[in-house]
Amino acid sequence: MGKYRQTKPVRVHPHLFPNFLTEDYDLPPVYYVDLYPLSSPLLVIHDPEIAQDIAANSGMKKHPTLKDYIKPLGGENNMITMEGAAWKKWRSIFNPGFSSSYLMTQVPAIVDCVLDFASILDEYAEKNKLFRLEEALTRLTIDIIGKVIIDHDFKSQRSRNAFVELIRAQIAWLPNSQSLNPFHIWNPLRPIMYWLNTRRLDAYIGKILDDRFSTHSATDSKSRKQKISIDLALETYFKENNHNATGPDNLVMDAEFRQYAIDNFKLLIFAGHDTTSSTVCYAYHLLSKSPSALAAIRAEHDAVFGTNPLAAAEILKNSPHLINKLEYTLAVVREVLRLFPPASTVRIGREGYFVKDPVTGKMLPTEGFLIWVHAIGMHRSPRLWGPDVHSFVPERFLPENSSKVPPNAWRPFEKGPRNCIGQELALLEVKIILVLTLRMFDVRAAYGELDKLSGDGSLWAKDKAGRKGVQETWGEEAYQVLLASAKPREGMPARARRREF
Ligand code: HEM
Repeated sequence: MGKYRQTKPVRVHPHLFPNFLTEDYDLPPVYYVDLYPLSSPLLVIHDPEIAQDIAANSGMKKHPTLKDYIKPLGGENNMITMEGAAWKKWRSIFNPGFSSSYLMTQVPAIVDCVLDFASILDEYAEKNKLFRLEEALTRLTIDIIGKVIIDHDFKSQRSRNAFVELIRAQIAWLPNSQSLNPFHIWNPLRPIMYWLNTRRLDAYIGKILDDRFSTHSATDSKSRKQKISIDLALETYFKENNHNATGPDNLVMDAEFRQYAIDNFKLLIFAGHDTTSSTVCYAYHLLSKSPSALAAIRAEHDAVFGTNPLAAAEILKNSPHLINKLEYTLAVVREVLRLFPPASTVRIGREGYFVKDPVTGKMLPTEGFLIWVHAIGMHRSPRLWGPDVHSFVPERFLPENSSKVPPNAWRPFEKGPRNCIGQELALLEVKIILVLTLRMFDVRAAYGELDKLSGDGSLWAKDKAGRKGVQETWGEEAYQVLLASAKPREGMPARARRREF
């Protein structure tokens, strides 16, 4: 580890360390790492078939470190860290709210949010303003998730919203890429800030839930066709309490159900924006560095939506299914997620579950280990993807090349029963954002101008130590850092320029 303090960026995301170790020491596709006292002993999984068995069949629970990490954002009872019957119940409540058919009904609302974002980009282009792309996209993706799951307009793109400021503040307190420094981890203010922010976040979501509850109980829920998550939760509550929704309206929501619902909505809002915004940052960035891919994706948008980019929003609202025709765009997003997956899964090994080392054939015990199904290790393995593994090649994911994609090696959303509930929504959002902006603007990272943003008041501006020393991984200056999920360093300073069309 000491060696990497010198040769890698000091704030690089810890999920890149197994990649560095594998490259430097030619390690096998499964190996143990003892990081005492920093973490539990690890078993790193870089073998897609073993990864698949763990995710789909092993019944391994999420590791407790994940619970501690997510709690400030999703409370005690959230879908990412819940287990057993409670997880099953909440997953099945929300599943219909993430189905393709429901998501298609949400395209017009998503388009409206993206049009706001495009108008902001336009202002930035007009003023030639340097800005942090991650901040702008976070506000966009929070606005979208608010509409899609709780029918709430955070309006955070153009004004300050209390909830969004609180969630950003809470994220800033999480252990992050600085946390190898013990003074950072043991900051005595952290638990106090977690507690305070949690109370405020709960109050904000609790009010939305209570308002919906009071109007919902007076309406016949069966007549509601839309499967919006907040109504799905309330309908479950009414059913559990034998309330027929047209009967007496003196029902008071049980405190335990209310807290579970609040925790899950907080979690969905967090998980529903944080990873998606980073993905869009990297999509702009990688496309800006690949003129052929950028030309190909723009040509596809012209072919599907016509050559006037200003007309695309209306066309999309009227014919949302056109989004499914964007084969190349989908390939771009999948390649972006291969190179820059924002998350992965950590499980707790269990008695009686062994992993067969594919090299030696030895059976390796898992009990007592943190099992890291390490997505980025598989995504950037030359053994699996070939010598151009670190290059941006969207064509890998075109249907005609599907037989060359190594099975189970692409897992940004994880797989099996605990896979990402929001993956279709994420892909839909990213595609809509690209369709409505790529032909209007050139957006590029501007790391060379980073110093000009040092006083911008964002949560990125505070950590000056991260700007010293080596500033790239695999030749990429927009390397990932840990801030809740994996995000582009410094929130990706960027500039937008209007295009002629
Ligand atoms: C590019 C965007 C996204 C990526 C890369 C991503 C990735 C992931 C990954 C890797 C997991 C598994 C986590 C684990 O095993 O601990 C996960 C789970 C989850 N994600 Fe996403 N996610 C994305 C977008 C979304 C969106 C838009 C939502 C919508 C609210 C969402 C909600 C969730 C939830 C609720 C879970 C837990 C599912 C369960 O355990 O049943 N994610 N995601």
